[in-house]
Amino acid sequence: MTPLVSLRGASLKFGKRVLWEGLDLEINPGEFFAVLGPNGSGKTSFLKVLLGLQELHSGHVELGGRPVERGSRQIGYIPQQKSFAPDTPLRARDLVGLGIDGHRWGLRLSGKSVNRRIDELLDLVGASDYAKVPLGQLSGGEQQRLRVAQALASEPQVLLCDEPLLSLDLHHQLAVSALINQQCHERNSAVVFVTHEINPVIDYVDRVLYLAGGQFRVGTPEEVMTTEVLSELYDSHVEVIRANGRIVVVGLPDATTHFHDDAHTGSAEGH
Ligand SMILES: Nc1ncnc2c1ncn2[C@@H]1O[C@H](COP(=O)(O)OP(=O)(O)OP(=O)(O)O)[C@@H](O)[C@H]1O
Repeated sequence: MTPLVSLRGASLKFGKRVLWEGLDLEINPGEFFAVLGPNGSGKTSFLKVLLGLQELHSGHVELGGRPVERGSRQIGYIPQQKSFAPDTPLRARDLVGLGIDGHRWGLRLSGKSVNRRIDELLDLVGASDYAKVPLGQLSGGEQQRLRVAQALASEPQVLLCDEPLLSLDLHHQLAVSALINQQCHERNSAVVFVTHEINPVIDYVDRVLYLAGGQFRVGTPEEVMTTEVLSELYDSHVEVIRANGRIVVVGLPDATTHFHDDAHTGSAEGH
C-alpha cells in the first residue's frame, strides 16, 4: 500500500526549542491517526508541515508520494477554531460551496448537482436549518460544523483536522466524529486528527502520535496510552486508567510543556 503521508528523519525546531526529532512515519489510506499532546507540544505545527506551511528543520515529508505543496487539492483541512467576524456576509451554504468549487478561480460551477451536494453536506452536519444565515451571526459550534462540511466537500484523500470537536456539544461531537470516521473508513482517506482528548474518538483511532517535551511516541492507543509511556514522555509520574472503554490520564504535570535540553529522540513503535 502506498502511504498517503510519509515523513523520514523529520525534525522541527524553533531556535533551541525542539518539537520533535527523528520522526519516521507513514500514514496509510483508511487510517485514523490521532495527534495528541499538551499545549505547545507541536500538534498544529505538525499539520502545518503537512499543509506545506511550515518547513521541516531536517528530513523529508511527502504527501501521496510527492513533496508537500501549499493548496494541494488532495487535502481537506478543518482549521483550529477562530470565529468569523460578526459582519461576515457569506452565508452558511456559500462556505460549504467553496469547498466544492472554490478552487476554480471564482468561476462557480452552476447546476443542480452542486446544490444537491451542498444540501447533503449541510444535512450531514445538522446545519440545514441555518443554510442561508450569514456566517457572522452563527454560534461558534454552528460555524465549526460548517467548516467540517466544507472540508469534506471535495472528498479529500487526506483530511487534516485541528481540534475539530472544540465548542461542539456532545451530540454534535459524536455526529462530527462519526462523519470524519466515515470519510476515513468508507472513502479510504487518511485522517490526521489533532486533539487534546482522545475519548470522543477512541473507538475510531488506529494509531496515535503523542508529542510531549520534545519527544514522541507512535503506536496504537493500547501501546502509547500507558502509565509507563506517558510517565517517560512527561518525565514525571502519570497514571493512565482505563474504565468503560475510556482512558483517563491522572497527574499530568502543571506546566504543560516540558523542555528537554538533551531531548532524546522518541522511539517509533507500532509499525
Ligand atoms: N513560526 C514559529 N516560530 C517560532 N515558534 C513557533 C512557530 N510556530 C510555532 N511555534 C512554537 O512551537 C510550539 C508549538 O506550537 P503548536 O501551535 O504547534 O502547539 P500545539 O501543540 O498545537 O499547541 P495547542 O495545544 O496549544 O494548540 C509553541 O510553543 C509555539 O510558540
